Amino acid sequence: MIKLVNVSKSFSQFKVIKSVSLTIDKGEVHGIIGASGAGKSTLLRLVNLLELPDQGEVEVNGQKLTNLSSKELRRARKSIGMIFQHFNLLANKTVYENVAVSLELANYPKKERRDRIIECLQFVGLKDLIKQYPAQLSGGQKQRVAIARALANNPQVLLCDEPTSSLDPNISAEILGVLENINKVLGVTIVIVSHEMEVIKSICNRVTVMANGEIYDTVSTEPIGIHHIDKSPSYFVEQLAKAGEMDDA
Ligand SMILES: Nc1ncnc2c1ncn2[C@@H]1O[C@H](COP(=O)(O)OP(=O)(O)OP(=O)(O)O)[C@@H](O)[C@H]1O
Repeated sequence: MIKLVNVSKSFSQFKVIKSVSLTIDKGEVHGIIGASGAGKSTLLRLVNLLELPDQGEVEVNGQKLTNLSSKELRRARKSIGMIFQHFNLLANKTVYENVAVSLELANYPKKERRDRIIECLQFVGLKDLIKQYPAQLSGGQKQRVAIARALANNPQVLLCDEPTSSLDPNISAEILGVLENINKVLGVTIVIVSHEMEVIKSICNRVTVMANGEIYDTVSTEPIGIHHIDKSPSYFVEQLAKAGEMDDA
C-alpha cells in the first residue's frame, strides 16, 4: 500500500531523513513515534510528496509517486487524505464549504457533491453544524470537519499528523474513535504520527519508532483500545482525594 525505499530529505545542510525504507500494508493503523525533531512529520509528508525527497522512491497504491508528472501527482493525491494538528480549515468558509472545496479541487461530479458532503459530515457526526464557521466550533469539532474533508474523495490512505495533540484527553479519545471507525468501516489505511505513547498504543497495530532521521525499529502491536476518561465532577474529587492520601503516606 505504502512503500518508501531509501528515502532521504535534507533542509539546507541538515539531513532530516536518512535513507529510510518502510512498507505499510493495506488496512494497517500504523503509528510513527519518536522524540521531538526525530523526523516523524517530515517522513509523513514524504508519503504524499508534500515534501519532495532528495533521494529514494515513494510508492502508494501501486503508483510510484516519485515518477509522476505534477498533473498525475494531483490525481494520485485524491486517494491520500491528510489531517493536521491545527486542523488547517479555511476560516472564511462554513463547515459545508470546507468539505466542498476538497471536492471542487478534485473535479468531483457537481451533481453528486452535496450528497457526498452530507454523507461525510454525517460519518463524523457533524451533520447539524454545516452552516457554522470554524471559529464557532470546538477543537474536536474542527478536527471532525478536517476528517470529513479528508474523506470526501474516498481516500485509500489517511495521513494524520499529531491529530489529537491540540485536544483535551476526552476529545482526543473521540477523535481516535472516529479514526478507528474509518479504518474498520471504510477499510482506509491510516498512518498516525504522534509523540503520545497512549495515542499510539490505543489504535495502532504496527508502530515505527524514529530517532535522528532513521527508523530505530518497527514493531507489531496489539491495540489496547481507546481510554475514555471519566468527566464527572465526582471522579475529579475522587482523584484529588487519592492524591491527598498519597501525599500523607
Ligand atoms: N521546512 C523545514 N525547513 C527547515 N527545517 C525543517 C523543516 N521541516 C522540518 N525541519 C527540521 O527537521 C527536523 C525534523 O522535523 P520534524 O518536524 O519532521 O520532526 P518531528 O519528529 O515531527 O518533531 P516534532 O514532534 O517536534 O514535530 C527538525 O530539526 C526540524 O526543525
